[in-house]
Amino acid sequence: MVERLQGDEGDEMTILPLIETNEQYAQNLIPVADKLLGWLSRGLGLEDGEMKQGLGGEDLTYMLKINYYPPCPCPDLALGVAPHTDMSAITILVPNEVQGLQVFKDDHWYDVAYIPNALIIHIGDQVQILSNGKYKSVYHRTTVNKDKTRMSWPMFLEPPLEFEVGPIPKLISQDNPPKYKTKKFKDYVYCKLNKLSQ
Ligand SMILES: O=C(O)CCC(=O)C(=O)O
Ligand SMILES: [Fe+2]
Repeated sequence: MVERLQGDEGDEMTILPLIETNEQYAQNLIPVADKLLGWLSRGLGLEDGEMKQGLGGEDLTYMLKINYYPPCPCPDLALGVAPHTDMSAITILVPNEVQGLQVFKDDHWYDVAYIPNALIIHIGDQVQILSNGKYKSVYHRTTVNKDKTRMSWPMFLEPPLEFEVGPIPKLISQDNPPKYKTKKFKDYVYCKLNKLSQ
């Protein structure tokens, strides 16, 4: 459904309801995700489509979350999101211009620079599993700002809940045994949320 409203200047504005906007955004991300997963496959010596296939192929799900971080009077005492890795395969994130995302590397937290119109891509746990640990899911967190509201729109690309994810068999050998169990994505989520061993 498309709604038309009169703007302040008398011009006609088109308002797309959130669901429709999300759907269009997800549709536009499909070729982006295909490219990213293709490059990740190639990086492991696989055919372009193999990583996507290991995540459910065309059934890969796109889940949008909207993060809202209001100004915080004591930003040194609070975090927006606690340190974590994403459970997704990959996450495609758009932030607003307020600094907040940090990634952990070599014992330090580094600010992720805001670049207008750039997408931020996180490797998530499912790509780490598929690649048998060759790709590492990124450990990250967010800080909050004293005066400004920060927002971010991460799209989590995830296998269907019933789909089994494990190291891609071609990558496994006697010298490179599986480092992760093959399990349904829903079981992975359950174990991670409940802090059970994987
Ligand atoms: O707000 C951000 O930049 C990242 C949020 C995040 O890590 C998450 O929602 O998983
Ligand atoms: Fe995250």
